[in-house]
Amino acid sequence: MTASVATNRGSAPLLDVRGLAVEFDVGSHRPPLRAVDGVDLSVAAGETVGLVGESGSGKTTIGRAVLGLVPVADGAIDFGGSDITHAGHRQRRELSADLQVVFQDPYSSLNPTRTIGQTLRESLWADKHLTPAGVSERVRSMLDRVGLGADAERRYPLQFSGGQRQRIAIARALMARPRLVICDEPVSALDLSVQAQVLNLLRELQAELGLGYLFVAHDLAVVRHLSRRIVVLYRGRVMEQGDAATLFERPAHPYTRALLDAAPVPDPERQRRRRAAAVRQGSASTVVPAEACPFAARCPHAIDACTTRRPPLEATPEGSLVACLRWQELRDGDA
Ligand SMILES: Nc1ncnc2c1ncn2[C@@H]1O[C@H](COP(=O)(O)OP(=O)(O)OP(=O)(O)O)[C@@H](O)[C@H]1O
Repeated sequence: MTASVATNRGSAPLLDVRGLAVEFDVGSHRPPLRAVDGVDLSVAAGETVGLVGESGSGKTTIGRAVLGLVPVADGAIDFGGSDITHAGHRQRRELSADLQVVFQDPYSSLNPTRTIGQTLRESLWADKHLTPAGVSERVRSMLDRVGLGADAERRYPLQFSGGQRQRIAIARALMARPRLVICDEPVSALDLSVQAQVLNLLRELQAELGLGYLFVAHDLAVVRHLSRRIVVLYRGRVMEQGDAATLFERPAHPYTRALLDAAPVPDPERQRRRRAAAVRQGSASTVVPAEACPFAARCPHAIDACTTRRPPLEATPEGSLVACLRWQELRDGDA
């Protein structure tokens, strides 16, 4: 059973990514690095899709491709029914109200020289219908909604903690009432107790506003907390994707199992070392042959075929999609 594409069930997707490939130049004497290689994924209105994988797996690059921040080498990206794969400046400006992002680092993502009020107002630049009073009302209600008082408007980013800054970044992303927010590790720079508050806020806002989230994270526990569906990436390719509960209870890919075995990693220092090691392991110097499983070199179950055949995404009886030549044997306990 080979699945052609991996999509959400039901309604037409808000974001539809097909066969996405992104390449980076890594020097004149080396082939380009294929950071994202043939990825299919979709996000429906009001849905959260989690994108997980260790450092260097291409999660951020997928988000950046959707936002038009890196060129697409191959494949297509549709948003709200329009092809935005190679959207120009004008189409991007029109999209900016509907498609927003919350970055990982609340310390660098806010301009330190602008008050919070100025930052929030700026994100409404494209809305020509709002009166000045309407803008002020939107700023006040958004600050209130993310749990900050009205006095926050006159203050500067430096006067806030990391968690508060991430609330401000969320408020900024939601000011123009987007339909999809790319959340790129939005809580990984925060203390554990603050992480839970910010995640709850994201969940409440989603329920109220019907937002779709493409939620990028290392931490599977964080993704599970929020996502209905999860896409597992390794070296730019989808290893497995499916409904969150199935993926956690019956992971079909050896890489997904390895990720689950490694989680959770509550110690931030250990997490940092692990990420650094993963970056080294997945560095641009090791090119994955197109006709191989990228995980073969690390997989305890790899056979010769794994180094010469690209595993297709196949549907499991539970409805997940898995790219492993041996998933069925492994599940049946034959390996
Ligand atoms: N601008 C760039 N130029 C060259 N290589 C890049 C560039 N951006 C990303 N890469 C490479 O592309 C691959 C995927 O990177 P990406 O940041 O998307 O991974 P990630 O899964 O988001 O990792 P992390 O969790 O550490 O952010 C990595 O090998 C990275 O080194």
